[in-house]
Amino acid sequence: MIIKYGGNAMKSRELRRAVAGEIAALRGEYSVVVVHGGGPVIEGELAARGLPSEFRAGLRVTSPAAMEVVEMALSRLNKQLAQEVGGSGGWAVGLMGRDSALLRAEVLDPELGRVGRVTGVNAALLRTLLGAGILPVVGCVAVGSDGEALNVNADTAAGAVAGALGEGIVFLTDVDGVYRAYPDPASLARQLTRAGAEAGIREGWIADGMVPKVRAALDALDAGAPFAVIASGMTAGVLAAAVRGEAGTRLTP
Ligand SMILES: Nc1ncnc2c1ncn2[C@@H]1O[C@H](COP(=O)(O)OP(=O)(O)O)[C@@H](O)[C@H]1O
Ligand SMILES: CC(=O)N[C@@H](CCC(=O)OP(=O)(O)O)C(=O)O
Repeated sequence: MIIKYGGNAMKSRELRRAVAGEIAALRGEYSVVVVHGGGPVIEGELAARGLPSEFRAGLRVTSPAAMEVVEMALSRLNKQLAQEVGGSGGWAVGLMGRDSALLRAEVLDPELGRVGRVTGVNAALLRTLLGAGILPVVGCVAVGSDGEALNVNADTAAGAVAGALGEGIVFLTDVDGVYRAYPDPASLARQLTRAGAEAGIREGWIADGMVPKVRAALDALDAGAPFAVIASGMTAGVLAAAVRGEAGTRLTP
């Protein structure tokens, strides 16, 4: 299964340790691939250099200068996460899109700068690593046709990896799932159909960062992923519960 691990669910070292422990616990039962973002880390590094952060429809407008910072920040985080998830045995390897053309992309919209739309995933590389008992940790910077880096929303990257491998996916975030009346946790949708999700986006009760997450989940299902769940990375035991259908919002076709 694919676990998408985002910035909001990795804000503290304690939270990261807890999630790493849960991922490690699943390894006996599942082949696991982690795909990560790191929005807050990118934000901090851009601000430290006086570079602006602007989002359009949930995507960061990425100038060439910002792209350098994004790649640097996510590459460092990638190594840290691989070390944490691999534990003392070290059975995880951190990879970015440039490694063996793991994530290929093309420019999504010139107005957004170096933002990528995924065009290919090196699924064979991931299968080889999994076959050797190694857990791949994938950062969401892709390689463009010009050989240069492109910034891909981490939800989109994770959905593409799930689709390419035909595996289920859990998106870990900082809310329990999709709320019908955000931020009221009592309004959590246990299941959401494509029609329901599209209505939510149209009507505006699914907004901001939840939009690319829901779209990535639906795209993964379209590409053959057996399940897609959005759940909280802040709840103990969430991964096992999400797979059993006992936590989060499950997207259905
Ligand atoms: N209907 C909704 N239900 C839950 N969260 C929502 C909803 N609409 C918008 N959101 C926002 O989406 C956020 C999760 O997306 P995002 O911040 O991109 O997470 P991550 O960094 O984990 O990828 C929530 O914290 C919340 O602010
Ligand atoms: C194009 C685009 O928006 N890329 C994202 C990549 C990181 C990401 O998605 O991180 P989270 O999962 O923590 O949100 C960004 O620059 O913030």
